[in-house]
Amino acid sequence: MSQTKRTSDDLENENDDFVPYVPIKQRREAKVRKLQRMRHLPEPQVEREENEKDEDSLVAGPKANISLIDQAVEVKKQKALEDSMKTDAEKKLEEEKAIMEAVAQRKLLASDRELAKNIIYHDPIKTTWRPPRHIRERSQQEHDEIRKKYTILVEGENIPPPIKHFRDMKFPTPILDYLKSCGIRRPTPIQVQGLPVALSGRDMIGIAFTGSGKTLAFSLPLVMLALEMEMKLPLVKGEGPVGMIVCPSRELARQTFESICKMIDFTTRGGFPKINPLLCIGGISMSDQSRVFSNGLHIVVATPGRLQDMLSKKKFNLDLCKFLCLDEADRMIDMGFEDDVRNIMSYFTGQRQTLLYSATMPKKIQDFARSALVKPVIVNVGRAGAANLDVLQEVEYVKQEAKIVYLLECLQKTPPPVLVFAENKNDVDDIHEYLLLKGVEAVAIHGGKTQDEREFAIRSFKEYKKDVLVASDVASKGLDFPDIKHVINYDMPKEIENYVHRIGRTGRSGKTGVATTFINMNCSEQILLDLKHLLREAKQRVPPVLEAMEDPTDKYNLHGGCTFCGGLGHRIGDCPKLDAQRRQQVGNIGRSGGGERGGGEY
Ligand SMILES: Nc1ncnc2c1ncn2[C@@H]1O[C@H](COP(=O)(O)OP(=O)(O)OP(=O)(O)O)[C@@H](O)[C@H]1O
Repeated sequence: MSQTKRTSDDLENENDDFVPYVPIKQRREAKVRKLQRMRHLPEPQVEREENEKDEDSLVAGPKANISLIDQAVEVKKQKALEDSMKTDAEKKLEEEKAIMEAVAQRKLLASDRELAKNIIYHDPIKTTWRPPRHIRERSQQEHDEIRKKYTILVEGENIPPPIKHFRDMKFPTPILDYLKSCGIRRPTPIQVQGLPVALSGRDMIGIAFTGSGKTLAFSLPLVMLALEMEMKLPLVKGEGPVGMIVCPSRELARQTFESICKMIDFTTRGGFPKINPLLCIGGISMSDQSRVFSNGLHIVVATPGRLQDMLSKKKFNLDLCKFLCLDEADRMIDMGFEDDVRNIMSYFTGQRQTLLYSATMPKKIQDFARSALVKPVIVNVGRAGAANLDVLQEVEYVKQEAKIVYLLECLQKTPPPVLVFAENKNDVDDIHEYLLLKGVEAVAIHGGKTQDEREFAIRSFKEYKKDVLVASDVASKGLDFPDIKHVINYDMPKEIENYVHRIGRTGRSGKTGVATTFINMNCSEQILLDLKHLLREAKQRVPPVLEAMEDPTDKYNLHGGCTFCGGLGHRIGDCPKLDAQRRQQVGNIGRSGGGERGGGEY
């Protein structure tokens, strides 16, 4: 019993002294809390618990008790609500942005060598040319007023001033004589701004309507550069060129080459050193072309295929080359010469001045091409892709079977020379044959003809020995037939840009011309809508058949047309050109890649 009592006392005593066991972690925390209290700091325990609570709630999420399917339905509802608050135009713009992003080129128009070595040029090339003092002293506002007067739009940093007279551009007398001999007295708007930009060594994108004198705007600065380099230190055999012009077709290259040769004749006769140019195009023998190499070579005018060939065979190199102009740059890229151009750029060993010129230049190409340029200046005269206002555009509804007979009647509208365009080679041949049968002095040109036939047709037409030239689009881009009175579109081209280039063969250098276009049920609705808008823009008569067409773009009330091709009658989502390009890409899948290109020199 006593044993029991003692034991309970003991237990009582033990209970008095009882200190419950607190694990070391909690004891440490209690001590920290006490210290915090003494220092009046917030208690960490509480904070931690709250954090734990936060983390718990994060893991589970506020909608942890809602199924994923319900959540998805909720998100969709929310989006539908947001969409319903947007206007149709906003929705369309968003859609178009997405399409544009999808088609945006990932690749850059820069040489592989520069990309591989990560060579980036930050400053434009320096030249010795400066505008005369009285022009340098003009205020920015005065420059802007001149631009406004000539409807010149510019973009870029430190843009050289526009200059209204050739004499202020510091050209030597033989060049001024050359200009006079061509009846050229005052610069056209693209020359007013484009020449100072190019002479200053700046990279540029030049956009101006057909027949506005773009060729002179890039070939004069190149001849000046060649003269300057030759005068500083004459080139010897194996050296050169100092500059190149690349064109999408042989005919265009030949035309540019011939006008440069004329300029050089004047400078050589005027006592300046001899400049050697080379025409580097397919269809003429390489050995003929090689004769120029016995001296230094100054200027090359080329088509991409033959140029690449000559570069790869080391016929000449680009070690001294400081100037590259891509004429009809957008056409070149459209036609599948993009890789060729990039490859050509790889042969440059130093910085070059790069100029891109065209009458049509969709935004996509501008953005893409900018990667090849250093602080470029963009010079734009009128809307890119707009028609030349000196052309009277007539559009007539002619049934398919009546076209060939009506063509004969149409030829009576103006005196010769007349240019007739048709989309495909067979039609060109048929029209040509029909006109010959009817006693019309006609020649024909298309991509299926031999080089000799093509050259004969162009020469005899240019020399007024033939009255009518029947052509596929071969002749529509860039070719300068001096005095075309009338362009007849036997059919409407599939892309509005081609229409602009075709009718641009008349109404050149300030003269007026007529364009007649046959349309009928065979034309796509899109192209007719593009045509309708183009006619409206150029303040031309819109025929009732086009006027009556319902216009889907009216619905959105958006301006500016297609961001891909520049057509005014449709949006990018309905772009026939983009559609054709996609179909071509799909068609190319699985084909051999070896040396194949989308276009070819046409
Ligand atoms: N300042 C000028 N004054 C008068 N005529 C000019 C002037 N500049 C060029 N020309 C003439 O205008 C014609 C058209 O010029 P050019 O071929 O350079 O046009 P373009 O803008 O290149 O046209 P396209 O887009 O069709 O290639 C040529 O015959 C050329 O000699």
